[in-house]
Amino acid sequence: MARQLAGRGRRSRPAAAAPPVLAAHGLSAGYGGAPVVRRLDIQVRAGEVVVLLGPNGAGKTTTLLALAGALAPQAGEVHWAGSATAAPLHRRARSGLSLVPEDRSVIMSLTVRENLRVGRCDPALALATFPELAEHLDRRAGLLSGGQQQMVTLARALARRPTALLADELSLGLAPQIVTRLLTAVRAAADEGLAVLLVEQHVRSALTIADHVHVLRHGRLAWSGTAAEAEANRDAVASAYLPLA
Ligand SMILES: Nc1ncnc2c1ncn2[C@@H]1O[C@H](COP(=O)(O)OP(=O)(O)OP(=O)(O)O)[C@@H](O)[C@H]1O
Repeated sequence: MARQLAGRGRRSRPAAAAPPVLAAHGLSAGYGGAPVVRRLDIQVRAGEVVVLLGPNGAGKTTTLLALAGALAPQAGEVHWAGSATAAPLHRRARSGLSLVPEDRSVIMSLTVRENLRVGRCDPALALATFPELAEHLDRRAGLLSGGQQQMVTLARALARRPTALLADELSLGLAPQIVTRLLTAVRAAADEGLAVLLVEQHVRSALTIADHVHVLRHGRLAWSGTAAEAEANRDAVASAYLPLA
């Protein structure tokens, strides 16, 4: 799969000078006063896919939540659309930030069409991303496969035409073919100008769509570089996953 995706005419890279849409500067965040992640510097620009990798418990979700405004920073700053912000998630969402949390947020008892409408999403826009959902529009979401449910979740997030998409383990528990489908849709949206920050466990798949990669280990950035550098330094990236001594 890696070859398939990588071989599909890679996009032109965003200009390095473009200001980040979303950035963490010296960001520390955690729960109950104790930091889980410390002094992180992460930037996401329009048209760019930034992937956050790391072992279980490294603090990837915590980072995503702090960047989204769902968790207040303990130190440092988050910049959104060019300014430092302490706005909560719902306000950032109104100004173009879309968060796809780890648990698929479909309502199982509603149909796909109803799920899209609850998310204020025009079904036609969702079908433009995932035409394969057309035959399921009037089925209850609970009857769909996990991959189809994740398509509904992602279609709903993308159809709001966000400026930035923050997604937590889109591929969790899904078959490789579906993972490819979802990540291809994310890459296509980035190529249209979306700024993307992905937390991913599927390292190989994630690298095929990434521009930049950060590896978190024990709450700190253990490795950062371009996707090409990550491919060329697999040992350094992999060592961040080794158990702590
Ligand atoms: N709501 C919470 N309250 C207290 N501690 C939490 C909370 N959520 C997460 N933690 C702790 O913070 C640490 C980092 O968790 P986090 O979910 O950010 O890591 P992760 O890298 O996303 O891991 P995983 O890949 O397992 O989801 C863990 O030790 C976790 O137990």
